[in-house]
Parts: sequence; C-alpha cells; structure tokens
Amino acid sequence: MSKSFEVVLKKVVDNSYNIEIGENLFGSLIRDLQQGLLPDVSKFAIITDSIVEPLYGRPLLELLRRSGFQADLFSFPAGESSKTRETKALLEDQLLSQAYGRDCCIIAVGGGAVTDLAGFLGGTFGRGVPVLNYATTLLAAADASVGGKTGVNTPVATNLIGVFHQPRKVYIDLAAWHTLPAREFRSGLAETIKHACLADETFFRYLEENIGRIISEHGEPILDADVCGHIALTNCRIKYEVVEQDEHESNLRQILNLGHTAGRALEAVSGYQLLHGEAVAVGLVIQARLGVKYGYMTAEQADRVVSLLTKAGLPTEIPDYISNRALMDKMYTDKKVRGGRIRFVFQDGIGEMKRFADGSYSVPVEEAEVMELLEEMRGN
Ligand SMILES: NC(=O)c1ccc[n+]([C@@H]2O[C@H](COP(=O)([O-])OP(=O)(O)OC[C@H]3O[C@@H](n4cnc5c(N)ncnc54)[C@H](O)[C@@H]3O)[C@@H](O)[C@H]2O)c1
Ligand SMILES: O=C(O)C(=O)C[C@@H](O)[C@H](O)[C@H](O)COP(=O)(O)O
Ligand SMILES: [Zn+2]
Repeated sequence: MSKSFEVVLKKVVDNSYNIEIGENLFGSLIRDLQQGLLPDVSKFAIITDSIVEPLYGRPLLELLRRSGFQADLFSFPAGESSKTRETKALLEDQLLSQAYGRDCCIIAVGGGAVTDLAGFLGGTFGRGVPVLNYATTLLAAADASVGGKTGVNTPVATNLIGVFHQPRKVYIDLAAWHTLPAREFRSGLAETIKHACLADETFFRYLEENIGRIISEHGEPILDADVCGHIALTNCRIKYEVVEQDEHESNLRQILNLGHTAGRALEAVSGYQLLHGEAVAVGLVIQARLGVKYGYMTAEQADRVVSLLTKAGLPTEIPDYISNRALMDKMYTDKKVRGGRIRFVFQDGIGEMKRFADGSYSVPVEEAEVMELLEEMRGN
C-alpha cells in the first residue's frame, strides 16, 4: 500500500534586494559590505570578461583588497560565444582550486553575458551563493542585471540552461557607459524600447521625443546625465514591477519576452553576428507586424515602433543571410513553446500587453501565418 505525504515549504526566503543607480559605485559597494550587507561571506570572487577586466574588474579587486576583503578575479574571453557551460565549468574549477566554498560571494562585473553566466554559476556553486551584479552596459542596466534570470547558451540556442537566482544587490554604474562601444549602447536601447512598448506609453513618447538627446545622427551615444539616469531608472522600475509579481515566469513575466520569440531565434541563427539587442529589435518588428495582422495594434502604432528602433540605429529587417525556414525552425527552441506550438507575446497598442481570454499573456501562433509575415517583410 502506498503512502503519501505533503511537503510543506512555506516561503522562507525573502528575495528582495536594492538596485542602486549612479556613477562610479565601487565606493558604495565597499560601504555596503562594511555595513554588513553579506555578513556570512568571507571571500569574494569577481567574475568578469577580458574587456571589462582592466576597465572595472581589476580596479574593484584592488579596492576590495585595500579595504581588507579577501578577493580574487576570474575572467573569461569577452563575447556571447563565451556564455557556455564550458566557460562556467572552467570558472568553477578555478574557484574550487582556490578553496572557494559556500562562504563566498560572486561579484559579476560587466554586461549581460557576465551577469547571466556569473549569476548561473552563483546559483549552483555550493548549491547557491550570494551574487552582486555590477552592471557596466546599458543592456545589463536596463534588463539583464535585474530579475534573477541567469543561464548559458548551448549549440542549439541561447539561454537554454540556467536557474532563477536573484542577486543580493544590483549596482548600475552610469559612468561605465562612457567606455561602452556605440554598437553595444544601441543594443541596450532595444531592450529599453521593448520595456516602453510593453508597459509605458509615456516612456515610449519620451523616447520618441528625446531620441536626439540619446543617440547622435551618426549613431553615437550622447550620454546626457539626466537622460541616462531617467532611462536606467524607468527600465528598472518596469522590469522589477513585473518580476516582483511573477518571479519564475508562470505567466505575467512572459511579457518581458516581447520580441524574443523571433529575437532569440535570430540571434542564434545569426551565429551571434547579431547582438542580443539587435536581434530583439528585429523581433519587436516581427511581433508588431504580426500584431497588426491579428488586430492587436494598428499599422500606425507598428510604424511608430519601427521608426523609433530605426532612429535608435537598430536593425528592423531580417538579414539576407538568414532564411525564413531556419528562423522559423529555431523558434521551436523558445522556452514559451507548449505542446510543440510556438507562442508569441504581443503588444496591445503601445505601452500595454495583450492578455488573452484564458488569462495568458502568450498565445500559440500558426506557423503558416508567421511564415507569410516573414515573406512580406522580405518584400515577397
Ligand atoms: N538575464 C536577463 O534577464 C537578460 C536580459 C537581457 C539580456 N540578457 C543577456 O545579456 C547578454 C547581452 O548583454 P550585453 O550586451 O551587456 O552583453 P556583454 O556582457 O557581452 O557586453 C557587451 C560587450 O561590451 C563589453 N563591455 C561591457 N561593459 C563595457 C564597458 N563599460 N566599456 C567597454 N566595454 C564594455 C563586453 O566586454 C562585451 O564585449 C546576452 O547574453 C543576453 O542573453 C539577459
Ligand atoms: O527577464 C526576463 O524575463 C526576460 O525575458 C528578459 C529578456 O530580455 C532576456 O533576454 C531573457 O534572458 C530572455 O529569457 P529567455 O527565457 O527567453 O531565455
Ligand atoms: Zn533580452
């Protein structure tokens, strides 16, 4: 005879944390540690990439050591192609060989590839150690450093393996945007426009009206301090307001995946020639145009999305070297796929998301209809 028992796991973990936005926040990070942010931690592992290492990783390491903390730095080659299980394993072995254990803290210093990889490592090392995110790109500030989605890419597609592991604090260093290449800055604008599309029409209008204060005609970042501060704060507010309601993406959080059903597929099929934000920009256009077909937004609203992306110096068309078939096939690796059917999330006009009759924010789409749209976007 079988017996059954209920395992009662009342929520015992409070995953709340602060996001600090400002310039040159190393001093603030040190103060937090001195004031007991992580009282059980005795060793700090800075994880960063090869480009960020000399700019921000080493200076933080030196400051930590000068302030009396035991710390080391672990670096991997910059770029999306390093965001793999192999890199994670190499870093883990380095930490283990230096006697890192459960009393350590991971400090991720860099862009989204670093916070995703280091966050995943932090979520599994010793079954989970605290992580601090120090965001040095607009994309990480706007999106990746907040919300606790961590993971790595596999040869099949992006972000397929990972865990939800919330950071203990997020530092958004606006001064770091001054060393960021223009193309990377524009990539971060794509997630910014995504947030405006999905949650905040006023922010969308702000971006439309102020794009000339954000990006020059030649696509260079302008970096007006007030504008940058407003962009960082608004992105973080939009994101955490969703995450605090649905941390593990049971439904509402899917709205943060706007533009990503096609976007992540494009990113993978391009062999990472497209940056994450660039792929998301094209993905936003695909969902907007498809949304017009389904009656979720008007053609004029979709044109506003395309126009804002264009003014931000982002691509809005599928590159010629990617076939519709390859793109379509890759969409089946999306995490929203259910029962073998691709699902999209859609804008409801500008600044709101479509919620469907069953309460879900994502909906299955007919492959033939997506294919038809892709053909139209190619002008066929
Ligand atoms: N977890 C999430 O919620 C989430 C959200 C959005 C994107 N992402 C992930 O984030 C990644 C993209 O983020 P990203 O664009 O920040 O990537 P990234 O970390 O690869 O950074 C982009 C490039 O900029 C360099 N860089 C970083 N900061 C710099 C600085 N201040 N000055 C000069 N160079 C600098 C990096 O070395 C890298 O070459 C993707 O892997 C994507 O999947 C995750
Ligand atoms: O935080 C989220 O939730 C997001 O979906 C944010 C996305 O911008 C981000 O690219 C995320 O990593 C994509 O998640 P995935 O589950 O589609 O891999
Ligand atoms: Zn994204």
